Amino acid sequence: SLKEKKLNKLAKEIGLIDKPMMPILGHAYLFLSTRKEIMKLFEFLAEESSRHRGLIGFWNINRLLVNITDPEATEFLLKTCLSKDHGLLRGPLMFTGNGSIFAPVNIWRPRRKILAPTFSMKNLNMFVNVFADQTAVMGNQLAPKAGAGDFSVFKYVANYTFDAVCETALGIQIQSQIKQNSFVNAIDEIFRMTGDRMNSFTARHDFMYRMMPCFKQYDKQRQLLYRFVNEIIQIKREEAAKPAECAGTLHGFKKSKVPSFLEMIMEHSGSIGGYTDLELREETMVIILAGTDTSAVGTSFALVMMSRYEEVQKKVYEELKGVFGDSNRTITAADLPSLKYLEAVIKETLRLYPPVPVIVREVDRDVTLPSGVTLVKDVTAFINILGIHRNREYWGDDADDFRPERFLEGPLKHPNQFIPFSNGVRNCLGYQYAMMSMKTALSSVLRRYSILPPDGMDPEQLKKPLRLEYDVSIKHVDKFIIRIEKRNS
Ligand code: HEM
Repeated sequence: SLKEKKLNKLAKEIGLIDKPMMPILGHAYLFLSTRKEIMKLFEFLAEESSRHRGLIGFWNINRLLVNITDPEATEFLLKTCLSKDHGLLRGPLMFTGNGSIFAPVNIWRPRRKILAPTFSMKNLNMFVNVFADQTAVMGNQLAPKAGAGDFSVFKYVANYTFDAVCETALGIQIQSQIKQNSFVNAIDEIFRMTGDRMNSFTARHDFMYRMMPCFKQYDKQRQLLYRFVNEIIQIKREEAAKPAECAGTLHGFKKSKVPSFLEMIMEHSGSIGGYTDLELREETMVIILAGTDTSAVGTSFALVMMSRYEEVQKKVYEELKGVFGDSNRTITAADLPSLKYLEAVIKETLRLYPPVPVIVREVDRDVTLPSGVTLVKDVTAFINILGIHRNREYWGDDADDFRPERFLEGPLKHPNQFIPFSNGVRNCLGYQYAMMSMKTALSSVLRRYSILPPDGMDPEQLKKPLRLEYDVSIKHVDKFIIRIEKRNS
């Protein structure tokens, strides 16, 4: 057909990855692999495309995917193509429904208009109080680990981000840092099962997945979460109608002192003829889902990097001393802009280890890139953030080195060479929220503890790139293991 001819012509023009193709599957078999192998594949795609002027093709069954590591092409595509490839995103979609993150463009557009103003600087500054309180809890939870040898820091950080995101999204204190609850377990299970599903060929289609034995467990956890959020919404609706009768608790949880996204979205969408319960649930779940694991991964990688780069940690600590002196006062929103070096450390961590390593866009009409290459309708743009972040043409020969100072040396060559939060009109709405939360968490930990690498780690090993695996976001194969010690002051 004409469509096939156009796709084949494009594949020839940009070149295909140097891996054998299988009948029917094309290159799709490469993705049906372990989490480590999939990560290696992303890294392989990154290198291959950087050697082919930033574009390289591969076949996922009958779909041509174009892997992109060129910031120019990326900028253009993030401006012109807003639809996400639903074939690749069926797993997460089954959970988020029409929530803005993966919704079709016509549903996403009005929802984004309602959600965006809730991320105002005024609201974010208010949320820093939540971050500060919740990171204080994290600091206490870490205390038994001080001087007690190697441990994985991830769960501590993930429980912090979960508590903070839930408090700001739903207005309740879940306290996952202090006690187990079924809501947290359900989120963990859904994440794990969504990751498994993305690597499985047989689970590609919803109707197949629904017939698989694991679906029962998946659906049970999903319904548990939906019910939980629905109940919170009901109570909030009743409260909005009769504010005088508000109690200090909600559904057995302590209420937050700050207004939540849920209340704000309810208000912004108009109380009469506003969002339905389903829309409210979808949008609050998107915030919880998009905000928890991503910022936990970013924060944990930053801690691992500081454990291995003693001189970087020292500079961060000096900066903290400059701002806080010897006092142990709580951090406030006004302190955050002063923490410039810490910000550079977070950015350099997100450059080398972007929590979301790849995003996709559906090319829904023929579009000509600034380079002159025309991507034809029905191609999927596979925007390889990890590859863009290591592109030597933009970052120089030390692209693979961890060097936070590069973010303090004046503007970057191209605004799209650093896009951990994506860019353009469909970028991450939570990027400032995330930066503020990560800064608060890292300053809290660093003020109380010094961070060390695993016991007996070979100094040669310290500066080696971390081993990664793909699990919806990227993770550390060696489980974010560090040691901590209490600081003297
Ligand atoms: C280090 C932490 C984070 C990273 C790396 C990250 C990254 C991303 C990326 C790559 C996207 C997809 C954008 C695209 O396809 O172009 C996204 C979307 C989104 N993120 Fe984040 N994110 C982080 C934290 C957060 C937080 C804390 C929140 C909320 C509190 C949040 C809310 C959202 C929302 C609502 C979207 C969907 C936007 C839309 O489609 O209009 N994110 N994020």
